[in-house]
Amino acid sequence: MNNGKVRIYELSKDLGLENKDILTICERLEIAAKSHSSTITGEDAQRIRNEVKETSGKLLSKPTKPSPPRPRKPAAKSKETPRPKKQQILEIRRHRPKSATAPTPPTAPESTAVDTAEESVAETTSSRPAVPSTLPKPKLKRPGSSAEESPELVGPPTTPAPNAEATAPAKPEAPTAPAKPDVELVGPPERPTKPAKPTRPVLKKRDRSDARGEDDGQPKRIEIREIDDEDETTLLKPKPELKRPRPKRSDALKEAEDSTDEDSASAPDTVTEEPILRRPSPPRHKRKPKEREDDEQEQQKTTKKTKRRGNDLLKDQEEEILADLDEVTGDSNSNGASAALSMSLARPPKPKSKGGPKPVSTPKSHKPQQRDGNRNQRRDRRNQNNEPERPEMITLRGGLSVHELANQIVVPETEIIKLLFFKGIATNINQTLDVETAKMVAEEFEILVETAEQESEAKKVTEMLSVEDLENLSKRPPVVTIMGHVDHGKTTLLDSIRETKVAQGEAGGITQHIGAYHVDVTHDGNQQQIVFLDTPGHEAFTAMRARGTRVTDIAILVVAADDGVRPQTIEAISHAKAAEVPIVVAINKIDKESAQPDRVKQELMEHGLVPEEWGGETIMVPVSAINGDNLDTLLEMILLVSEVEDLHANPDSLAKGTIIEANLDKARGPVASLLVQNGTLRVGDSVVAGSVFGKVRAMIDDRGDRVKEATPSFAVEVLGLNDVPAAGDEFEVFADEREARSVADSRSDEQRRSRLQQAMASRRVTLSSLSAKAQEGDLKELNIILKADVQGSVEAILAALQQMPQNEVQIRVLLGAPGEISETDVDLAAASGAVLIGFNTTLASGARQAADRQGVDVRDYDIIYNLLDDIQGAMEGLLEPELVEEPLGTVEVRAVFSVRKGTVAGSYVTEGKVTRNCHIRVRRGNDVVYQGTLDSLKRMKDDVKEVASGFECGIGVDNFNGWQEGDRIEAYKLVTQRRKLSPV
Ligand SMILES: Nc1nc2c(ncn2[C@@H]2O[C@H](COP(=O)(O)OP(=O)(O)OP(=O)(O)O)[C@@H](O)[C@H]2O)c(=O)[nH]1
Repeated sequence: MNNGKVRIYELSKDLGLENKDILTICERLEIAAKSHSSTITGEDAQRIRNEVKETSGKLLSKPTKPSPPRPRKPAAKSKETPRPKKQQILEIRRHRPKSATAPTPPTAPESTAVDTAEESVAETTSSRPAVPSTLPKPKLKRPGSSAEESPELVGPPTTPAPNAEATAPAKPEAPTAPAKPDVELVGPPERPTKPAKPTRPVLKKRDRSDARGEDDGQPKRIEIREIDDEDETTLLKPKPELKRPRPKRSDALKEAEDSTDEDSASAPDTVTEEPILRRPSPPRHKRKPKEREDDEQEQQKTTKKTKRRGNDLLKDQEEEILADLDEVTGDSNSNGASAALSMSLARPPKPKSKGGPKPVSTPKSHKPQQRDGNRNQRRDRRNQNNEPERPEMITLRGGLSVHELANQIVVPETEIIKLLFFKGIATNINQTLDVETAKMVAEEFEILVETAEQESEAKKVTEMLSVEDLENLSKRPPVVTIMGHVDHGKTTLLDSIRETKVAQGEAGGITQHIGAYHVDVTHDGNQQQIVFLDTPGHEAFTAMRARGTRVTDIAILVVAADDGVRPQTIEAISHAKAAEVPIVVAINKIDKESAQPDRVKQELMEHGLVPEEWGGETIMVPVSAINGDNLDTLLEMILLVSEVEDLHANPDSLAKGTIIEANLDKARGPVASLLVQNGTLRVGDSVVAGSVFGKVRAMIDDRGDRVKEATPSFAVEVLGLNDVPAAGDEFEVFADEREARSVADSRSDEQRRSRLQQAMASRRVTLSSLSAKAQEGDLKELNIILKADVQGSVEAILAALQQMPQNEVQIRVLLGAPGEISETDVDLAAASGAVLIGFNTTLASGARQAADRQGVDVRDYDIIYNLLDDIQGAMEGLLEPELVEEPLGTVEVRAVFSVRKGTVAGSYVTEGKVTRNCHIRVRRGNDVVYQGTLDSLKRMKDDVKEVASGFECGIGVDNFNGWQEGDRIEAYKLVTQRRKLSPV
């Protein structure tokens, strides 16, 4: 005190109250005081004293009616060093287990706030052996709907557990608490009759507004006590008179947090001004394994009682909101208290009957790192709970139901149904989605999707050797795939190696199908062989490239030294990595002046390929495919790598391998390129390729020579198959022809069945999406029948077509197959209104005449770009043309004349011209005052069709007479214009 003046903090100390409480009283008594260090007069101090006395007197007589100032509890003072606190804990009832070593402490630190309840328990645990070590699992109990109900909620309804106010022996003056306690720690009564189960303190919220940190003038009462399982069960049972309100979002969120908090044994550590129930932060290091185990069990029990998925969602939402809040406030250190508060702000509660919730102010003091910590803990907890995490990538092996997809991608079914609905696809939970739709859904949730097809293509799945082969293994040549970005020189490189000119003969300069070639190389004085698969580099050929990787032993990655790493280079790297195939890099075009081989190496390093000379493991050879520079070194390196790979096969067994390419040749029938991967293929062998049976009639090697046999690693063209097998299928030779036939038959039946299933699955979804679009009236279709020289081209074109925007015009490929265009194809096209597209193929006799007769559009292409351009053009042709404005001229209104019918604008054409019946827009300043057609146009008194710039005219409009001098008229006409396809 100073000259009769008193500082607030002195007075609060004197009265055993908090500064905040004194300041509240000051406010009520209209005494000017801003903070704890403010001074007031002795007179005012006395008024405050009186007020405190009066209020406590009232409270003593009416304990349920709160009054702002709240004296400290002396009992607690003596036990613990009081922390600065904003909430007081009324009671802690801690149920002590029977263990003799764990006597329950009679009181809890009074000065611990709700937020810190858990921490205080933890602290107590460590400092006092009284609290069982397995105990601390404070649980937020749902609040009653009003403060008046709360006392009933406190006591466990069915057990003889002591009532907070009446029976708790160690409860420090809870019933007589004179002031309005925000939170009470109820002292744990001795409950010797209970088994010494680990129990958990339950943090009970009395009022939902409390939980949200709202200050509605009512006392905030939150009690902590321990319950055992029985208590918990009983407490969770809904009581008729204490109807538990259905939790609103913020409550539900807290419940979610509480119920799923494995580590909620630890207490929060911050006291806030508002009674915010923040998720406790666990001091993990303090916890013993036993504790964790118990907690986990407890957790599992509790989790069952809550809707886990809902909780997770709520948690996620909370995190999002918190993140948003951080961004808005720029406060990255906001603590859990503010987090809880943010949630309540983000989702304000419905107003209560009495006045409703008041706005909550954000607490000013934040504990740094708390928020992040909480978030991490939350994530940890979720991990520990073994709750399914949303995967980053899934593999789809066929159509699946909405329910199955939901499980796979860990997204609620309703979300998926909603998403599909907004995309015009009406589904239900049991509806089967085809792979494409399921993929689209998963990708909407940012989950990568790999189809089983892609997976098997990329992976080197072929295990061609059997146990019997192991005794008879001999070395086989390496099969090498050349990969890389378009135009980086793959074909030229191979061409150069083979010393033939393959590149020159290619239409459009692009390799269009897989070829297999072998070269002889002299290495270490021995003649050795390398088999090259030439795979195309255009992105439309991704599927073929993937297939190339599947059978390959070594990948040659061609990178142009003047262009560097490009998208398809990266794609090739990933395919090679997926197949676990060693990569040898050929840095091509080093003869060019702009070549920067070191830059290429640098770029490749970013994709995990570190050159040997820089300490890595990837062999990189600078070459010039055109000049043939360094090609020998490249070949030697390939042989070197193949030695390390130790490639062997048994040439004495029946042949096995992969179909590299297949097509239907007009003269020769089905022709397939087969890569023999084990055994020896001979003329006359009974072979099954996929579901196709054949007896090898003839074999031609890559040099066009007829051969009688093909040994491991060699590719041959085989004649004699009954049908065209699919590229990528494996083939196998059978000793018994009948067995071979029956295997082929059963595979073909199986394929037919699965095709049908797939068609049914996709049809369902496609139909619903189509009908939804059709209802909107904006769906157009372009039917296509595609015939190409080889299966690879068909796949490539189909893949490219799929990339085209189809939100307005849908492409329907009615048939896509290798072979020539037959009359049947023409008939099908005529019947379905389809366009017949041929790629590198011919028309069978009679097909052209049939097409002319039936008016079928047959297009023939040998360059994929032209084909795609034309299809895009055809799709755009199906779009409704759009109307666009074409300006005619501008006119200025210089005088307004009244005529019998209304008014006429005496005008002057300043630019262009104006015509009768043209469209006009009348502008006054920046406003458009009229838009419509021009009805009468006169020069002098004569009607005219148009008036050119520099002439005066009279303009009349039937339904507009509000002309004003100075109005500007823009004259234009509407013309139709062909629309472009808009990107998806
Ligand atoms: N200067 C120079 N030009 C090269 C070299 N290698 C290839 N080229 C040129 O690069 C262009 C593309 O070569 P291709 O062999 O067709 O490339 P590609 O990677 O097979 O192309 P796609 O088959 O379309 O994927 C051609 O004009 C070649 O002449 C080289 O070493 N030096």
